[in-house]
Amino acid sequence: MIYTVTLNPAFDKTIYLDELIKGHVNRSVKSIMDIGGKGINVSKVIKSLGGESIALGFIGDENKDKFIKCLNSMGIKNDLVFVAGETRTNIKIVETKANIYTDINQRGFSITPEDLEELLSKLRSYAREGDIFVLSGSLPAGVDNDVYMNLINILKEKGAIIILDADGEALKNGLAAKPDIVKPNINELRMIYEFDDDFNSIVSVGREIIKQGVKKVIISMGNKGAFYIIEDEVFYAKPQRVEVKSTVGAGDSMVAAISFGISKYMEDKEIFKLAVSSATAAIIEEGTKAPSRENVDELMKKVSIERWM
Ligand SMILES: Nc1ncnc2c1ncn2[C@@H]1O[C@H](COP(=O)(O)OP(=O)(O)OP(=O)(O)O)[C@@H](O)[C@H]1O
Ligand SMILES: O=P(O)(O)OC[C@@]1(O)O[C@H](CO)[C@@H](O)[C@@H]1O
Repeated sequence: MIYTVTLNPAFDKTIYLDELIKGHVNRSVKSIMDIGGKGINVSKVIKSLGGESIALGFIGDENKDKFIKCLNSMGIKNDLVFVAGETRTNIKIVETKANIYTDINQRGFSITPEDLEELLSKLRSYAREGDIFVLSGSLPAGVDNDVYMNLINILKEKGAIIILDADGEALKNGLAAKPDIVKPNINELRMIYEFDDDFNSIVSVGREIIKQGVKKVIISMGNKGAFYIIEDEVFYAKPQRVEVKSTVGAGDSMVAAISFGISKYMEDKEIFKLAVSSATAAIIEEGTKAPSRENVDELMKKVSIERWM
């Protein structure tokens, strides 16, 4: 089974306007509301791809009904820990004239030690050898930034496969526990490592992470494509040209495809193709919508993957 763990879920409000003028009243052209947060998005995309997952993590007591109703209507199994307060609403601004995408993410609710213990005991009881756990997103208040390290240690003891998608100290500490797979974007990588802008320097950082004991590293680079780095092979995917409607959740779609591909015992190159096609299919959807399987399959026919080394 694939489990996604979202410690800080969100409602995503995507606001489309021609241009954002700071310090003025701006009128939106339209706005869209989706349920999100990185792990929740991963569950949404796994469902679109034809897979199953169980969404774990926290959810704010005050507005949980709407959130869980959406998950249920999408057919996504969930077992979230209810915590005091509201699940945050993150604002995504799309300026359509210049194709500028701006995120304003809130901090979110606060977690008590009891909340965390409740989540840990769920993880302990679910995890079985060979299960895939996706740990992703920012940390809510009240959670130490070594939380992913602790979760990885618990899950590894159970023999689970762990995919980590985090940033800052949470990623740095998480890496120390050697998850099986990590998917940093270029900015997340820069928070931890110093490197030049050229592709070889980026690949060197990925290889350094592999040397530290991580099995697969996917570095996503937005409109510059992505690298898939494993022990003795590196693949590069060119970005696919599409009409971009929202880039939010592109990385989550990659993570979803990777976990789905592993659960179906797909070959690495095929997994990477699916990951890039899923990400591209996500950016042609408005808001934080999961890509359709039909679009993913169409893009799979055209995706260009080359061996980098
Ligand atoms: N503008 C774009 N044009 C073409 N492909 C894109 C574009 N933006 C993203 N992609 C595809 O999506 C992949 C993931 O994008 P990105 O690196 O922005 O992920 P991310 O920052 O983790 O996203 P998020 O945190 O919103 O989920 C890229 O590697 C690329 O394949
Ligand atoms: O604040 P975090 O947890 O880093 O990111 C949260 C978030 O930006 O990630 C998803 C896209 O990847 C969105 O659905 C959500 O709003």
